[in-house]
Amino acid sequence: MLNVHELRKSYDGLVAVRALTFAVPPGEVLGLVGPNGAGKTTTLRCLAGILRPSAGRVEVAGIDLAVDPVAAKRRLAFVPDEPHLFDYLTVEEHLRFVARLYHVADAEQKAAPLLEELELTAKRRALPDELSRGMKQKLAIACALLHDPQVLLLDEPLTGLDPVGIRRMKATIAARARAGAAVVLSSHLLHLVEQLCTRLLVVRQGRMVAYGTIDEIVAERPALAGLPIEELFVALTEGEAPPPPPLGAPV
Ligand SMILES: Nc1ncnc2c1ncn2[C@@H]1O[C@H](COP(=O)(O)OP(=O)(O)OP(=O)(O)O)[C@@H](O)[C@H]1O
Repeated sequence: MLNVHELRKSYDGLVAVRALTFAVPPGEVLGLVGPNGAGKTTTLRCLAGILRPSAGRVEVAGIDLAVDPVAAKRRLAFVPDEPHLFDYLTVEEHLRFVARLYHVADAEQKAAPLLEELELTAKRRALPDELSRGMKQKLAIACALLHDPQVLLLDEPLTGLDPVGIRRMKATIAARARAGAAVVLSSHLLHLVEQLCTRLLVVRQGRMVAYGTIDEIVAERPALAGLPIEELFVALTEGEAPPPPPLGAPV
């Protein structure tokens, strides 16, 4: 569903993402984890077509994002860590607007259960200013789900939600994956990542340092067996920095 080949992104001199290759089939929830500055948001923004990669290829449902960006973007949704909403549109107007952008035929029928699922029904006539941080996050997710994206990209989707909100959001994300979406989410909330994600992609300084199920990652590194997820993360992302590439080598 989502295929990423040798993705690389640099900002002026700084290489933020180096040669990431991975695939997310339908039904999978891939957890993108790594320390601050590891390149998670940069990766998600490249996958969403917001940033142009310096090199590499991103395919969404078989469509090359660089070749046919509109068709590829129709099949994906990206929710950034800070929800971007329209100040003068109410909750339900947001959904109507998104429905028109994405040509969602049965928008009215879809909007009501979506608002119910995300506990926004009582706020359907509210403007963003009248919503709490968590409610804004939920509205951004509702807008993202309205067109049934095949690829769902979520940057820190659980941050700012209360415990009930976290439980519901986890259920919403898992249900979308069960319905066939390929999901990529970044989060620092490792125990939630462990519960929700079917596989992990651990990045550090823009490089992949581990990729697979937790069992697969540990099977390749027997010394890490039995460690809690936080310890596993520290072991994978700390210690000696990876050696710099030789001079003149592509990074
Ligand atoms: N627009 C930009 N211009 C220049 N450098 C940038 C830009 N955005 C990110 N970077 C740099 O790219 C690197 C990766 O940043 P990125 O935001 O992708 O990391 P992250 O893993 O999402 O971090 P965090 O966990 O703190 O959100 C960092 O060194 C950052 O300073």
